[in-house]
Amino acid sequence: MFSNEHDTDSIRFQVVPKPKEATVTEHVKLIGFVFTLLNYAARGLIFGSYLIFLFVFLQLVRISKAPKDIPWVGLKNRKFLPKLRACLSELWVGQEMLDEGYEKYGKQNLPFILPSMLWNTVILPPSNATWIAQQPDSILSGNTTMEQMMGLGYLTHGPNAESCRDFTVIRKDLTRQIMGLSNQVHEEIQAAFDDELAGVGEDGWTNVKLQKVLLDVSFRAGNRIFVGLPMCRDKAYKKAVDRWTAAFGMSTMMLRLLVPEGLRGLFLSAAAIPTKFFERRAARFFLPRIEERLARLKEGGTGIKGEDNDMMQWIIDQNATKADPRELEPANIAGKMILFNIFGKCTPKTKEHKLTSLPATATTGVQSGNTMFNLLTSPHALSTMPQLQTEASQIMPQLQHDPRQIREMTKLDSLLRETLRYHPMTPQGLVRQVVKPGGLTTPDGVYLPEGTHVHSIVKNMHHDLDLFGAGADEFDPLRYYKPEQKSAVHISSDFLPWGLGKHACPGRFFAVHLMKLMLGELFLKYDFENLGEKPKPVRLGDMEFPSEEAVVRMRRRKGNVGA
Ligand code: HEM
Repeated sequence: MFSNEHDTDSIRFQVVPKPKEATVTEHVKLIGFVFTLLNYAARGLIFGSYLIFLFVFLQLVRISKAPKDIPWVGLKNRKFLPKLRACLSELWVGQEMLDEGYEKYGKQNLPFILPSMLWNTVILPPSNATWIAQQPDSILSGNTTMEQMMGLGYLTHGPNAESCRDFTVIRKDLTRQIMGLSNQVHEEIQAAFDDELAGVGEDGWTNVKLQKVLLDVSFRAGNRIFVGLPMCRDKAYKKAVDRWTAAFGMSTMMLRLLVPEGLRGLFLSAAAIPTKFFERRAARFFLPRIEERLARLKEGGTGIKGEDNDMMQWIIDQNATKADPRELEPANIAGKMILFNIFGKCTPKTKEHKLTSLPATATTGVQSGNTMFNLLTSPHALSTMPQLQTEASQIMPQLQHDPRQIREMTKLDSLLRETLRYHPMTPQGLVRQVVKPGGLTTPDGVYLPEGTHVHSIVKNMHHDLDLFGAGADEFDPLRYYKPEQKSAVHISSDFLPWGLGKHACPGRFFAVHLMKLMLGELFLKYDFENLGEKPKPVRLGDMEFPSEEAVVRMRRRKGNVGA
């Protein structure tokens, strides 16, 4: 016992004195540290509460300005702050609020307000589509909504938003030269599929993540015209564009969902920092080529010649016609090339759960995926697939000599048009804002105050049995395959996946050509196993996209189908 106490004392003697002082100091430090932390946490909490309060306040102010005599949907079972909560639920509710609105009001030719975090959205009935499309931008503007949604003038290139909205090269050059450039694009698609599907053999089924493949192939195919060889195959270039797309997408997504009207300028100024940074990183890949071509232009060489027949040259030639000398600054030309990667206006979640905007090349990739997944899950797949394969075997090998033969692929064209009808990229369209001072009255007598945003309903209208008869709500791949066939690019007030009027998608001719080449190659060279049910899609609000993880089983067709 004694010896034990002694031992204990000696141990205490050895270890206690210095640490005792150190412990006091440490305790003081620790307490100080905890206080600092608490201080920061309290400030953070106050700042966070202030932001939430400001957010709620600005949203309530915005909601209070919605037209009073137009009914809201999505308010069911919500007693406390129903409109605000309905707006917040836009994130997870999906298509249901649109369905409710269409059934209750749209079908009765009445407007309704769709809860949204972005703005007070008045959904006008289908009968108003032509009227919306006919209004000039000085009355019902598609330009302002594009600026609002895409943060033009902040997140994009210079010199100004108007310059970003100049799509002449898509309307004129790209569309006119589709057939002339078809062989290059076709070659790129073949090479890309060969790379992506190298593991798919003739003697058994192989699991393939088809949506991912289609996205990669469409990126390469589009960029064959945007930046040419070898850059369209450069993985570092793709990565740089993807990073910019992610930064731009994240900014526009937050703008869309979290930033109330009054804070837009502040938010966009901050969001422009990373977005511009990634824009410059992507631009580095082709800035020297732009500078070289501008130097040639200064020396008197203009116009499209030989290898210079690409998006870069079209932009240079178009900008050279403008009075503002800033239009010919290399960074602004590069910025436009990067921006043109992004048209499509949708925002899916990728498998990594990053939010990304959808580049122009990806809109075609996603819509091609929609087409394939709708076909492979359709009861018509068994009978339609062999017909599509036969058509591809007859026409695809002729395209190298005569790209115009692609027009003869009428079954594939019907499949594309049917997918656009049945599964449009966005269930609402014709996004416009009333800018006429004093507001505007629709042909049905509905008054829309200045500043109101109007949309048209697309998907529900396309599926309406009362408008289009029995079977309108089913996917029928050969629905349009008939003597008086309307092509996939044909727009009208009862077919709105491309929009309508002045702002209708100018890239649709290129997009459909690209999708025909891509899917034609697939039908020519591969067999597909039907899918029992559709793989779980990626959902964002009311939009649905095929998942990049979805697997289909493929086998290379035997014989000389596409040497
Ligand atoms: C399947 C693919 C695509 C779909 C479904 C699609 C759909 C749309 C839709 C619905 C609009 C809005 C029309 C309106 O408001 O009336 C639009 C606008 C636009 N699209 Fe596309 N698009 C696709 C591919 C492309 C491609 C490949 C390009 C470029 C090469 C492109 C360039 C544009 C541009 C520049 C606009 C804005 C036009 C304007 O406001 O004047 N799109 N697109």
